[in-house]
Amino acid sequence: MKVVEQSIVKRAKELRNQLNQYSYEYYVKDDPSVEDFVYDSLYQELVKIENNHPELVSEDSPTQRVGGRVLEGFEKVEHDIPLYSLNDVFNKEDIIAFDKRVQKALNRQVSYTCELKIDGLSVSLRYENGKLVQGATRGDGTVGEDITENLRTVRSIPLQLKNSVSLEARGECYMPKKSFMRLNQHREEEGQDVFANPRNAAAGSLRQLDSKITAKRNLSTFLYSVADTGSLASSTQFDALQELADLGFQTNQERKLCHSIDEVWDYIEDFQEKRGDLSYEIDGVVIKVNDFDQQEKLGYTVKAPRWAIAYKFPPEEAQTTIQDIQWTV
Ligand SMILES: NC(=O)c1cc2c(=O)c3cc(F)ccc3oc2nc1N
Repeated sequence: MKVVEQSIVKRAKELRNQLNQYSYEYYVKDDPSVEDFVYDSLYQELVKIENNHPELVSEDSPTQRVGGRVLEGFEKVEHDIPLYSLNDVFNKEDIIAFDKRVQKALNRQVSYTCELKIDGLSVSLRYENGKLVQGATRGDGTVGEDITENLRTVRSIPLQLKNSVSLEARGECYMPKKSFMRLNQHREEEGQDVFANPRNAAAGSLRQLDSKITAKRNLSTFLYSVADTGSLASSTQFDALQELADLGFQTNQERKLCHSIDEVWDYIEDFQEKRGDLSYEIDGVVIKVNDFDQQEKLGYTVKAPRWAIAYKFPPEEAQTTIQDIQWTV
């Protein structure tokens, strides 16, 4: 290459890395180190270089998040390892029964990782040598839809991991409450139907055939596991969440390692109180046996893991309505 191009190649790489770092700080760590105008001017500089030198465009460039084409439909994706669903419970007795079953099967006490149950859409993200190659919906757990173009527009999903591992991460894609309110306000002003809740809004946004629409919906993610735990160094769920964060994924910070079912119940009661203050919707708590070897011993039923349970909160709206009725009596 001519000397002048070498300096342009170098500048394009610098800009890509700098912009991806700023985007990571803003969307994943929620802790930006520069003002938006700094990001925007560097972004415009990169767009100009890439327009003049298309051969310098790389897939992990922030300019490649929003694709140009509109799809005819979504391809089907076969999940090599199924995305199971969780068994739901609704009271403390069932949590205690779950703990007793686990202790009986393993013949010992176990620790649990508790995570907030994000009320979004399950997605799977496949990376090869650290590069995002495919994003898919859960579908029926075995066959989902390829929504790679749409998931690439979700700023908190890394296009390139912090090291070049190959794995399939799984998590929840959701719409923050504020974005949901703004979107419905906008739709109301436009005389369009409004979405019933952030989960439906996220689902509708990920089902767009034109990823330019998805890109405007301000979706986010919390990743919580990998298809094959052997693809991580960690041997427990709690450490795996930190390992996913170190790779560049957004993980939910409210997780807690609990050493007894009483601690689990305290966590549940704590977040039943706090759920209204969170910037995203949750519909419960997921309780997981922490140790991966113990998870493997417990295994799965046809539809769900024996080593995890979802405690579901009573629906917020219904509760408010019931209180109203009590008041009117
Ligand atoms: N919505 C959620 O925030 C959430 C959902 C799941 C699952 O659906 C799930 C399903 C499995 F078969 C196993 C583990 C899981 O862990 C999970 N962890 C979470 N935090």
